[in-house]
Amino acid sequence: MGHKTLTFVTGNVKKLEEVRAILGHDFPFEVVNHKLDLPELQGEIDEVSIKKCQEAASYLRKPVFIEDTSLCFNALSGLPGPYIKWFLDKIKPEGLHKMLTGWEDKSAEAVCTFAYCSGFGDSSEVVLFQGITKGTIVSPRGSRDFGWDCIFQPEGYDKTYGELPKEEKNKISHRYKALDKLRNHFLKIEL
Ligand SMILES: O=P(O)(O)OP(=O)(O)OP(=O)(O)OC[C@H]1O[C@@H](n2cnc3c(O)ncnc32)[C@H](O)[C@@H]1O
Ligand SMILES: [Mg+2]
Repeated sequence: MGHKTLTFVTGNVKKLEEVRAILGHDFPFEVVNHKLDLPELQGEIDEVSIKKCQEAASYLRKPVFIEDTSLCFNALSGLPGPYIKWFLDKIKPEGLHKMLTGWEDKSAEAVCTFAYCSGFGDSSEVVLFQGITKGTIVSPRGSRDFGWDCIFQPEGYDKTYGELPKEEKNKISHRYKALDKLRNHFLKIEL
């Protein structure tokens, strides 16, 4: 027990921190990080995650998992979606909030998709584990240490992800919900 490892390919330290905190010590696999900035193709959420995983597995020539996060504005039919990273880099949280000026509907979905590839050939099958948390895009409030946390207020809360204590975010987040599915999958394999 505890010696089996799973390789998580991500260049984002905050993601890695949350993945480790959410899976916790009871998870019977050790999560080992491999830092790589992977090319991300355009497309729908599932497609982007599958390709990203296949890229990582064939580059490292071993089974790996990756994660891709989207922030989807309902008024904009799901955009920026998987392109949120580039929007955030260029226009910052303030700009993202301003994008919805002129739209009454400020609702959004945070979507986290983990993808696991057990082989590394071109045709290797990829399994997906997805979690969605609904919320509202608000003017920035709270911590700015992780992406768009300061503008996303989850449904049923009066605080943004950036204002909630980490442990609270990790109980309701898109990442928590996706990891719950991933955990069940690997616990079954373990039996
Ligand atoms: O190497 P990878 O794993 O791809 O890491 P990344 O930072 O490039 O991440 P994505 O491609 O998934 O892009 C998602 C963007 O959303 C941000 N993000 C991801 N999860 C978040 C969360 O839970 N809260 C706030 N921002 C988040 C992240 O910093 C990126 O700017
Ligand atoms: Mg990325």
